[in-house]
Amino acid sequence: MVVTGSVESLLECRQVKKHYGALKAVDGINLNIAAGETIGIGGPNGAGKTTFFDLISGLTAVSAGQVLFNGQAITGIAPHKLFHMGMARTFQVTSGFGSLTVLQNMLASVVNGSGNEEAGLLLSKAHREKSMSCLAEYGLADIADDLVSNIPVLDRKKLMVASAVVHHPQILLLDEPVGGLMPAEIDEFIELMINLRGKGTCIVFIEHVMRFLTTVADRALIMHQGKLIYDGTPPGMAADPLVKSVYLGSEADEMGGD
Ligand SMILES: Nc1ncnc2c1ncn2[C@@H]1O[C@H](COP(=O)(O)OP(=O)(O)OP(=O)(O)O)[C@@H](O)[C@H]1O
Repeated sequence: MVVTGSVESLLECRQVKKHYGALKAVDGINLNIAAGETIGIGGPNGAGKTTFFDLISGLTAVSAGQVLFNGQAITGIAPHKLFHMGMARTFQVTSGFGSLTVLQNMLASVVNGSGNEEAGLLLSKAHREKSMSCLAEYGLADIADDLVSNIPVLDRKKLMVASAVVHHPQILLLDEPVGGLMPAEIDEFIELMINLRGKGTCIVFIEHVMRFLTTVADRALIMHQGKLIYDGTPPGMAADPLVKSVYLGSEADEMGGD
């Protein structure tokens, strides 16, 4: 059966579910995301946020439901193919090849993300130039020759984003981009995200740091027990009684809720 989605939606989820035995990790999510939106996803630990990202990005097979990207059903398509189709993703655990340099990491993304599926890394001058220009944009050019295992966490996180966006994805999924960062580093990341948002990239991120979520996102989604319990403005979360009771607690008062 050919499934087609709404042309207005960049990403559409229809009754998406992931069940592990009796555990309903993701339990029937319906969602439409338009091009250019910036969406922050919150919710208590174990709510199903990362599993939901895994279903969208092809890392885990759905138990039921459909995910459509640009109107095309993408359930069952491998993550690297989705990357070539314009969907990029980063992970909660800061990743990267620790034994390679910052430049070599970026080159891997530039070459492998280009859609060329032949084995091996054939590097050209253009690949290096593209890599260095992207590193410069993220303030990483000066450490291009450092081993990734030796650079600070903030720079590793920036490199993860820079590698993900080097091919200008239509949608970027970020799993806890500022987890573990200091307040000043979070500020730096906020600026980086606002800059990316300004270029029209659709950004969907999972984040527990509410200051980051409310500053960067123009739409907030809250998950609880595999379901979406809130879909609205970021400031509106603080006034939502269910969101307050299962997730925000006293933080809702600090955010200006009742
Ligand atoms: N492969 C798996 N097998 C069995 N259960 C799993 C698996 N992956 C996730 N779960 C369970 O699914 C539920 C949702 O987990 P998930 O990691 O998606 O939550 P989360 O909202 O991202 O949490 P956190 O904020 O702590 O990262 C949890 O109860 C988790 O233990």
